[in-house]
Amino acid sequence: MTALPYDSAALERCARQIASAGRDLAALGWTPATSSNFSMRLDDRHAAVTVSGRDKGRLDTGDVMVVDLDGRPVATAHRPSAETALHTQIYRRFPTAGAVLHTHSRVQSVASRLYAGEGRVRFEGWELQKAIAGYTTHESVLDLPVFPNTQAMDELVGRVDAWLDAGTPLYGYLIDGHGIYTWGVDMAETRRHLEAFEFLLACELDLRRLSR
Ligand SMILES: CSCCC(=O)C(=O)COP(=O)(O)O
Ligand SMILES: [Zn+2]
Repeated sequence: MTALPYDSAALERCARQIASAGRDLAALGWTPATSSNFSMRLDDRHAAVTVSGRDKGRLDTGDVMVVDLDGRPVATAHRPSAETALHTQIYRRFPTAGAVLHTHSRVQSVASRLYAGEGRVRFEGWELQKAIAGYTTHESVLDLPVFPNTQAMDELVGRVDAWLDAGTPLYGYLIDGHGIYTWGVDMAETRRHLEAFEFLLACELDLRRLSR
């Protein structure tokens, strides 16, 4: 029997955290109809990612598999998330990233449509901007870009690369008519970022509604 190229105990620990996040996010209604995908970094060369098409609110550890950082399955016949390339890109581009969460809440989906024309949602003056790592005051500008949706993952990867190559800060992004991606050093920070973006987007949508 050949040895696995990753630590199977680490995979088990990550899979438990991913399943737990999935239960909580599904309970909030942010992962409808098998949508959404989650991952955690295993080591310098591998990530644990959800198997494609699974109900993200009922994940078991067997619903999480290993890919290399080019998105290729490792030691499994399972098919990884259709959006794996967006996860592995984050691990390649951000060496400190330890987890990536992608969800499809109504707030995220509606906001992505509303702000697609502007190409970003700009948050200014909200205390909750401080929930994003590195933000210490509400007197800051936090941009969440909105990229066009496509089934071609390499196009999306290219847009994210272009944004990063321009030197613009990036803590998450929306995909038009689709959902949000965000990440952090570990699952706890990533969940905090996701909750913060959800709250900030909901506030911006409320303001739009109320100021008509
Ligand atoms: C039914 S949702 C369509 C695909 C999607 O956007 C998603 O987040 C889930 O895809 P996966 O392959 O990761 O299950
Ligand atoms: Zn999706």
